[in-house]
Amino acid sequence: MKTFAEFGLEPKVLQAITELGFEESTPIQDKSIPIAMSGSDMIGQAQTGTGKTAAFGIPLINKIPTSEERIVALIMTPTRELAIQVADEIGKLTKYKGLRSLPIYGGQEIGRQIRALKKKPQIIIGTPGRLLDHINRKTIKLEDVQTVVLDEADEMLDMGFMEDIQSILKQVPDERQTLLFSATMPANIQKLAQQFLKNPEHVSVIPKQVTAPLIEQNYIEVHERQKFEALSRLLDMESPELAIIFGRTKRRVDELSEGLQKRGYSADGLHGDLSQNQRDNVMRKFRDGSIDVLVATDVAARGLDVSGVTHVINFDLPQDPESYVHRIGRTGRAGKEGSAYSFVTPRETDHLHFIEKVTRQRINKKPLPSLAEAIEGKQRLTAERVLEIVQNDEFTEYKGIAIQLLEQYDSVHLMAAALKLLTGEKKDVNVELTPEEPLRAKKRKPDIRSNGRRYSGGSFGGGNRGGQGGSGGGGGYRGRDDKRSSGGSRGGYESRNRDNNGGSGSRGRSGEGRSSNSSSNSEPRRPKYSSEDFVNN
Ligand SMILES: Nc1ncnc2c1ncn2[C@@H]1O[C@H](COP(=O)(O)OP(=O)(O)OP(=O)(O)O)[C@@H](O)[C@H]1O
Ligand SMILES: [Mg+2]
Repeated sequence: MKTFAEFGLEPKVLQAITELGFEESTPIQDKSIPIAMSGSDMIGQAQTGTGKTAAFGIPLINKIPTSEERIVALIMTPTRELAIQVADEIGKLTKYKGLRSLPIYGGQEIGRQIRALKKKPQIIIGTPGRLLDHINRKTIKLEDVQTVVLDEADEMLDMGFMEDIQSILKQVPDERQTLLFSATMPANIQKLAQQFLKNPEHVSVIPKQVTAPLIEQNYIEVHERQKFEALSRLLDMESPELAIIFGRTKRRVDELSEGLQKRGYSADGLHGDLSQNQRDNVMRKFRDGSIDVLVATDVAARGLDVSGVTHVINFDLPQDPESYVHRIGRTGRAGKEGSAYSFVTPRETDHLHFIEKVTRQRINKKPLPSLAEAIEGKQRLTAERVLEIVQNDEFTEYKGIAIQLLEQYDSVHLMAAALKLLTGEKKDVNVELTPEEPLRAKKRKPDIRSNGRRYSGGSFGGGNRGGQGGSGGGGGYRGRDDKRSSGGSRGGYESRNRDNNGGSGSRGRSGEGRSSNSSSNSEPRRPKYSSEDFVNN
């Protein structure tokens, strides 16, 4: 681990890094920054939450002269939320140097983007569909681009962006540096790398375990019908600071977030059928803490970095182990601890074991939280809130009445009554959800998926089979190391509605029927863009 001063960065870049509170570089940053600074092409792989954004962002910002007035750097991300987030981090890193960066993504009014482009940003962060749209309109020209970054490249290909990415990269001069970050290295990524990267250096922070080590992983066996109750109790028992709950389909997400709201939780939903405005709003509320439960489809599984996420709950098991790794990786980031809970219906236990096998990680069985535990959790939370007020001395105006009451009544009785009032009984509203089909362990060989991509140990790196917690080999902030490996044919559940970035904004949207959500198909294939999956971009 190095301090950032050792990389020979410009003082202004260093100053921004310090302001972000980064003291030491993470392993992926350690390896990537010097390579990226040398000008070589690079392929990078590392665990969730280990700072890959800064790993490419820092050298990128360091290299661009402030006087530059052309678009010289292009970063591509699979989802809109990620484009916004990466642009945000790039913005922070360039605070003192003062470069201009701009996110370009579907769903946002194109005129607004065109106006922003007139301010001559040097760095564009975009989703492929909308980027292509601008290229076709000639509102973005890539002829001066010197650096290209592909973030979450495997995900972009899984979303069907291969052709878009190819057409974009063909517009960029050959004399350029290309940095590719990908969780997995399936054949199509290798093909893309062969086609567009020049003698890339491969940087992989070797995994002891696929998942980030600071995430405590648990599962709870529940029947489909018990799931909502189990969720309420779990939330009460654990009182997460911020939680992300993953549901399998958009309908599921809608029903869940509504149900949670009815019960009095501060929750909202995120999926690809919402307008971009709604999506932005939900993300903003979640980031600033005005909601503390985000219910989402896999659109939120990749790359999203919200500090304070203490819990990830898989209300429905994810389709494949790779998705599991990304989902739970929304917590336990940047050296912090996190908890993951997965609900598993009895028929899904094989699927859970498959996930354990592929991720080489034991997932602990936990009992369904009892009502008593849930109540206790809520009471504890109230007590903590009360103590906080006491500690911060924020009660003076209540002192008079407190003294009066204490003269007449027993202090324990008073305190208990006040706590009861504060705890606020969660409304016992009945919430009915449309049942989802259980996932079944697929009829496949344990390590090779239908498309030939491997789940085998080789691609996941070293052993530590079943090891709990990991002793932290090689890792990032203590023991983060590399990650996951090849995914497989991604689940076809329509719930994977990460965005398509369909061109001019006229695609998508139609046929938003729910019917295909049910996916009774036991070997679901990832749909090649059934429009319902995506909002137009
Ligand atoms: N050197 C560092 N020291 C402390 N925090 C850091 C450092 N580098 C990055 N971070 C913070 O760690 C968090 C995770 O970073 P980032 O989102 O880049 O992870 P990632 O590796 O891209 O994860 P994912 O695989 O989920 O996309 C961010 O909040 C980031 O600001
Ligand atoms: Mg990332």
